[in-house]
Amino acid sequence: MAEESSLIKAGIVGATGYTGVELVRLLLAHPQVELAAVTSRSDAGQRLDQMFPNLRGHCDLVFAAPDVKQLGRCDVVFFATPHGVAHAMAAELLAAGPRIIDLSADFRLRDAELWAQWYQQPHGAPELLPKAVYGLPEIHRQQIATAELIAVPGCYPTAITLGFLPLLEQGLVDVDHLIADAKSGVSGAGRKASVGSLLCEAGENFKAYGVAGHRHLPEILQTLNQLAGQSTQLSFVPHLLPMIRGILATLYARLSDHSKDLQAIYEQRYAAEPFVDVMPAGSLPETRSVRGSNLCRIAVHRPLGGDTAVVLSAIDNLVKGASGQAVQNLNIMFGLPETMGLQSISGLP
Ligand SMILES: NC(=O)C1=CN([C@@H]2O[C@H](COP(=O)(O)OP(=O)(O)OC[C@H]3O[C@@H](n4cnc5c(N)ncnc54)[C@H](OP(=O)(O)O)[C@@H]3O)[C@@H](O)[C@H]2O)C=CC1
Ligand SMILES: CC(=O)N[C@@H](CCC(=O)OP(=O)(O)O)C(=O)O
Repeated sequence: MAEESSLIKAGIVGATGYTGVELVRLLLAHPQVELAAVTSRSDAGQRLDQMFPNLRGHCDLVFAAPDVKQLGRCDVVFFATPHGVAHAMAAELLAAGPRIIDLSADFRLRDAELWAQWYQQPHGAPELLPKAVYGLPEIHRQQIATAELIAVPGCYPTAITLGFLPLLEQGLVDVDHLIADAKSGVSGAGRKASVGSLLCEAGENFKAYGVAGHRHLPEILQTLNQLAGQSTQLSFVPHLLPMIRGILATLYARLSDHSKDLQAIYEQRYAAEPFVDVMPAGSLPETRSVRGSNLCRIAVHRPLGGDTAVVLSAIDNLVKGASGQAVQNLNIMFGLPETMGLQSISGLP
């Protein structure tokens, strides 16, 4: 009789999107995972490697329409879908057995009313919120290990939260005037057709959006409040850059305690973190140095020794900002080395 495989069987709902196909790339290279099911409604029946030629020679899977019965045979199911989809399927799927890692915003906010306000539709599964763990390993590693349902943080929230974290944990800044000026590549908007993502709209152009209030704001504040142990105020302005991958967040905070060595504080806080690189004093993190890698590279500055801390935080939105962070969560949940399958180095130039 054939031996039952000890590999973790993984399924992906929404594997034709940018985060979905990035998950496929990462999971195919993961030594402890067998990719068992990939879904797409519009491309059901098509082979993955016909649609994504980078997968030729690595994968002979075929997209199927999402089916709880088939996905229920997996050990873990990733949702790489627009918000609302995991709400609709999660309860039935959890009852069938798999653990869930949701890349969408469905379970990120603890407050269902707040979610409904920002996402302009009722929360579809408030009864599951007590089970959901916000999957930022640098804060919630212990809870992730035993979680059934992970809400993978958004891309901007990952870059911004990791950047502010040491300052807030140590109570070093005025929490009423935090500023996050963040820039993202166009893949952040997903693969679906939209005018704003066309080359002629996004190329050779640079603009802010969501200034009146972006849906990542309540998510970021939820974690900043937790870190600070009090209510915080943040001005957050996202921008669209004419590049494909990457986020650079420039963060400003007014120091309330001027006596501390910020470089030493950042280095100590992240010394044991495999995916946060605190760069030497004076460094300028750049998106190309994290492209395709799961790293968040951070540099902390104090211009002219003044009373403002300026933190630069760079990630790849599709890796540490989504699919890589999802795999980091999987590793923690299944007791694997946290860096397994995630050690690729960005290519330069
Ligand atoms: N792009 C990024 O940088 C980041 C994205 N995210 C989040 O991750 C999620 C996926 O994003 P992204 O990959 O960019 O999205 P895309 O628009 O590129 O892909 C969405 C995928 O979901 C599938 N899908 C859409 N509607 C449904 C449905 N009702 N039921 C089942 N499957 C559906 C689509 O396939 P089909 O329609 O054929 O079924 C497609 O495979 C989103 O919630 C996004 O906000 C989070 C962090 C970063
Ligand atoms: C450039 C761009 O359009 N970025 C997207 C962020 C995508 C994302 O991460 O969405 P969720 O975290 O909510 O899932 C945006 O601003 O809406």
